[in-house]
Amino acid sequence: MKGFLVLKDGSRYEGELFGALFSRVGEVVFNTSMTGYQEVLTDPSYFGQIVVMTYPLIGNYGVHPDDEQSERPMVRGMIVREKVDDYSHWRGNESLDAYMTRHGIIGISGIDTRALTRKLRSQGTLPGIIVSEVSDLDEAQALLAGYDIKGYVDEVTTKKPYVIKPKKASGLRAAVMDFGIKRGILKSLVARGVELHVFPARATAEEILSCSPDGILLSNGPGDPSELGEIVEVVKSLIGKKPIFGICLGHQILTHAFGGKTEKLVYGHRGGNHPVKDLIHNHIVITAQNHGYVTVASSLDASQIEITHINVNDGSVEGMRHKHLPVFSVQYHPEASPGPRDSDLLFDQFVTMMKEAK
Ligand SMILES: NC(=O)CC[C@H](N)C(=O)O
Repeated sequence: MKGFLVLKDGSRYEGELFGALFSRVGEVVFNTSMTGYQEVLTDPSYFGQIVVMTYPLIGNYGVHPDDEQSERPMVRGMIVREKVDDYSHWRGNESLDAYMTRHGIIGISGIDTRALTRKLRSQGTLPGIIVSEVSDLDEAQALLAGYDIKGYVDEVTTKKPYVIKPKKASGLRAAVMDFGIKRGILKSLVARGVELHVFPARATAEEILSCSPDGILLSNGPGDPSELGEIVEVVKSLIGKKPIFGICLGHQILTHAFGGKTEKLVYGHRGGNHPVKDLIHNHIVITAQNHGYVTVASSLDASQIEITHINVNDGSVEGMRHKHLPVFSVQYHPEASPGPRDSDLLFDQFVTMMKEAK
């Protein structure tokens, strides 16, 4: 069935619809990963966004429940050059199209994703909507004009606290503040024998400390970190009490808790091939990324906070640590899911920090 991607700037792209016919406005962002479309679909940090995959063939290996990063797809739509129905992989048990249909997610194929990505790179990310009828275009434009992104963390965080016990326990326990956590992060810690006590994003410091954690993990998540004032206050009160490791939104919340600022990038970093310089070990790691906001380097108090990682492409902040306390964070995704595992060691670093503090 014919359909259209309509962007807020009035441009439209014609293609073929797939998935479910459920049109919703979202921020159109692009991801440069060659594989991992199912992890991207289900990553809660993409909540409220429509993702363009720049790799031209999507769906080749089908989908599999083990690749999900949360219990359902979180994106509002997917834009591809060529959708593959005839998938082939020993793990694949459903086509991408059937999976998206089952979960109520709209997709559009046959789009010139190179032209679209070049537009987003030069103009910045834009709200967009995928619709089926030409007659819907005026209505689409009205929806796009009124689009606003707010309150996404509350939509994706766990409603109740829960505990994950590892098969081989190391005796360590971490509290996790869930702002929209990816399963890959939970799995990386559980694989190291860490018992996890996962808390809703709005948990109080007392609630978090009541599980007697050896460390606190601040998760990834969707939306603008500067909207999360109350959560920042909770994190501020936890600094110095336990070792803390922040990932992506967790790193941005920590930035605010340190008195720093974040700002929006023009088109963000999303993909599995972003080079980052580790300034402590003086080497480059290839990283998985998914973020639209970034720490403003000059906003950090250099007497307290050290920048540990920078992005090789644009020089932006990719990691930091406290100079005197066991607190560190990265803007990228050490758990990959999808992407390279170069930074897996950061989980070992967190484990060592918790052992030392115990
Ligand atoms: N993956 C994340 O945690 C994303 C953080 C934040 N929502 C951003 O886009 O920058």
